[in-house]
Amino acid sequence: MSVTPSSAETVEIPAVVDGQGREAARPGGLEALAVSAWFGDHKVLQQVSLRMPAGEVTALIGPSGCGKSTFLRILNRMHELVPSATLSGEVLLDGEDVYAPGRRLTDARRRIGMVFQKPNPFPAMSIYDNVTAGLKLTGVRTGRGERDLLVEECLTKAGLWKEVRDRLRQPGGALSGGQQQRLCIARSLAVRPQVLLMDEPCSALDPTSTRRIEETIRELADEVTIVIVTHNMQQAQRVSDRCAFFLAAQGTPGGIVEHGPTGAMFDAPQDQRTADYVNGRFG
Ligand SMILES: Nc1ncnc2c1ncn2[C@@H]1O[C@H](COP(=O)(O)OP(=O)(O)OP(=O)(O)O)[C@@H](O)[C@H]1O
Repeated sequence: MSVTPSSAETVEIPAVVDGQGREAARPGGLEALAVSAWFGDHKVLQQVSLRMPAGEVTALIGPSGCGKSTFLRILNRMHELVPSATLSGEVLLDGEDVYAPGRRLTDARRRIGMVFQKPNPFPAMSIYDNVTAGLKLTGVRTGRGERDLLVEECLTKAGLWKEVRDRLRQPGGALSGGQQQRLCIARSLAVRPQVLLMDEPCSALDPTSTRRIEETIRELADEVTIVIVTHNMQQAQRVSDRCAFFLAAQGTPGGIVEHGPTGAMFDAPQDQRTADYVNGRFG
């Protein structure tokens, strides 16, 4: 289903004002309520509830296979791309269920963008066209001047503009891995998402590129709600405001053991399993 230009162009989200004219909660808050997930009859998530506040970075941490990526993909309706995949529960974006009947799939995916583990720009497409690729897919029509401004804005926000402004017509595939990942971030930003999901975005990158992406994440957090899966505990501490620790005991579906402000999760975890995990005693 395509988004009509008229609906997709209303991408600027005005400040929410309550009945007394005061500015209300920031838009972009995401909340999962009692989310369970299955692949066929294999249940992989059990009743996961988590608030991911607007304007903050939430890190999902936990050992391999406990359902972090599945949970992330449920947040923007990518889970349903797997034929055998099912789920129950609710995902609320600004209080509205993204799975509600009548809600368009493309609307959820535009408002909740995703950056993957391996940078996936269109390799033969120019840097410029990579950034604007999402606009075409969502049916947004813009003029050339508007597109030029958008490309500069998104590449600047992704921390890539200065490195590529003189070679916007070169292919995206010619960039380094770290630059390609920042190009993918710029591409995600072009459709003005309220939330950006990042699934181990630095795991394929060298330490310098990783730090550059981490800076970008912190800079973006002011305007986009970010949810990031990471196996790197130092990274979780550097970039996130809040953490959720996922765990799946042998043969059981994954769930959240503990969540809260990142400082507290690392310095004073409530659950011994969290303490053991964040201190590298397992996982
Ligand atoms: N497409 C799929 N089909 C069937 N089972 C799947 C699929 N994707 C994931 N799973 C299963 O769901 C469970 C959770 O996997 P998931 O990738 O969400 O965990 P994770 O915590 O993100 O792991 P990792 O940290 O290794 O990426 C695992 O048992 C996995 O084998």
